[in-house]
Amino acid sequence: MKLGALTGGDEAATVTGFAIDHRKVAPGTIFGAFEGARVNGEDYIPAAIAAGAIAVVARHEAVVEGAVHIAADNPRACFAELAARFFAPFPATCVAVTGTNGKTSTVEMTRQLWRMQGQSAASVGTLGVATAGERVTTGLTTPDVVTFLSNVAGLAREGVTHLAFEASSHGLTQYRTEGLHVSAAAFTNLSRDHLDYHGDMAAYFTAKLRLFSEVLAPDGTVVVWVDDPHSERVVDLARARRNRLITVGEHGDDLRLVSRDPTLFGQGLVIAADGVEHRVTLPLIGAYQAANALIAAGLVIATGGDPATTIAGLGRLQPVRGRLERAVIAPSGAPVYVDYAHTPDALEAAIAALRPHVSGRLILVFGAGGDRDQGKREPMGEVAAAQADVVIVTDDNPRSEQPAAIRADILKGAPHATEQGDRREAIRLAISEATADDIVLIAGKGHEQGQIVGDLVLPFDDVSVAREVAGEA
Ligand SMILES: CC(=O)N[C@H]1[C@@H](OP(=O)(O)OP(=O)(O)OC[C@H]2O[C@@H](n3ccc(=O)[nH]c3=O)[C@H](O)[C@@H]2O)O[C@H](CO)[C@@H](O)[C@@H]1O[C@H](C)C(=O)N[C@@H](C)C(=O)N[C@H](CCC(=O)O)C(=O)O
Ligand SMILES: Nc1ncnc2c1ncn2[C@@H]1O[C@H](COP(=O)(O)OP(=O)(O)OP(=O)(O)O)[C@@H](O)[C@H]1O
Ligand SMILES: N[C@H](CCC[C@H](N)C(=O)O)C(=O)O
Ligand SMILES: [Mg+2]
Repeated sequence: MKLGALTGGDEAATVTGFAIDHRKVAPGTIFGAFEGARVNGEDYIPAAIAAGAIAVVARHEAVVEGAVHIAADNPRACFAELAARFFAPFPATCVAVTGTNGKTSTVEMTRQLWRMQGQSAASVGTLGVATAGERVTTGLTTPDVVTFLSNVAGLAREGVTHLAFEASSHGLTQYRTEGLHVSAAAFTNLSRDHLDYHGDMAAYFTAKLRLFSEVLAPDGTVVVWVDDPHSERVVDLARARRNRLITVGEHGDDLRLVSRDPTLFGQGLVIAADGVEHRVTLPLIGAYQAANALIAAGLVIATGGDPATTIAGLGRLQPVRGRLERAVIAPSGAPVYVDYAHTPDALEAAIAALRPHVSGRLILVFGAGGDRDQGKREPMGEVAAAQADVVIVTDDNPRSEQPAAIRADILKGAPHATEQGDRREAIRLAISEATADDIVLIAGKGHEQGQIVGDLVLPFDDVSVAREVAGEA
């Protein structure tokens, strides 16, 4: 592609790629120079040009010598649009999910439901870039814009026609997922998380609302879990933009959750759609997974799925890695679950999911990540203390923070909890404490395969450790 084709000018230079990190620039690259949280990408413009960048997307005020300056008021948005034109085509049907919790579960379920209906489907999110056959992690929930667009274009070349991706608030703020035609966008819920980055809940919510106000196609459909207190603003926005609206939940108009009855390994759902009550057994436990399943069904219906077929498909959903995943049954007979809950609301949802299944004590092992929202730690401790029977506070991913300091923050909310910084020992303690009537819940890391301590990523997988420890008991 010639540079002129992207800028509308007559530059004959051939564009070979896009980069937002100067260290990834090669001859022919278009470099995006963005003001970031840590450094200003504009400081690397000379280095990018020295490495062969033929154009730089940057603010009007930036100094660009020796390459075409594509000046823009919003360099991140401009860069994404140009990159999208370079990487196109993309899958014909793309949908996005945002919300504090439920994004991964919902995109995975959407992918599975599409696959049941014969579609070639993929998902992009915390669990990586996933198709039916393979999964490649990117390290982020919403990868950087070049990784995202190039991967999505690659999926289209492989024949993928349906994509569901997680639009994290960081990703939306940093314009990582622009340039696609998004046919439907879903809102799961909003509660406390990432305030270290957004500052306050209003800014956090505003970041998420951008999915519905700017990223979703004007003729797109909005799918909303209306039982969340914040959903009203999303509904109002959809109405103002005259988007098609699919509301789901106990107060949903289009997919109304009439009843939910926990069974041993799942739950019986009655869902009213188009005046018909559909019965289906969801093979996943927890109200939160019923919520995500309805949102996923809403997205599939929004993109042409038959309602009855889609609802019936919920009965064949496979568990989502690290989301109430049953890791092992301890020798004592106590089941051990691993969940990704790392916010107060998620912890509450995970405990509530297991409560109907435990006749004895719910034994909880959890921590909180370093270099993330510190204000959520004490509330997480409070939820644990109030809703679990035995609480063991341990390390999650301390990153650059002192592990003991993170635990101390949590313990302010759970003063009677047991403190064991070594995550393996904490899991061992929980499993050795559990008897046949108890349930062990290990929360916060879910599917993660490593524990980030400083700059190191130590191999650690909650499910594997639980199995090893149970085997040693
Ligand atoms: C806080 C945050 O979101 N940071 C992300 C962001 O960095 P930034 O824009 O602030 O960039 P910066 O590090 O200040 O650098 C500014 C610019 O200079 C460029 N640069 C920088 C250094 C250099 O030598 N050369 C160079 O060109 C950078 O590429 C960047 O474009 O853009 C980078 C490139 O896309 C991301 O790698 C980085 O993710 C960091 C590693 C991260 O940990 N992000 C987490 C918090 C995150 O994004 N999490 C969300 C939410 C997960 C959830 O929902 O729970 C996710 O989507 O994963
Ligand atoms: N609909 C929901 N309502 C409340 N809590 C939920 C919901 N869905 C998931 N959770 C909780 O949040 C945890 C994370 O779920 P999931 O990974 O699907 O969310 P996510 O939005 O992708 O998270 P992240 O932002 O970290 O990527 C789950 O393990 C569960 O504890
Ligand atoms: N992927 C998300 C959640 C990480 C969850 C928890 N394990 C932590 O480290 O905080 C993030 O990077 O914010
Ligand atoms: Mg996720």
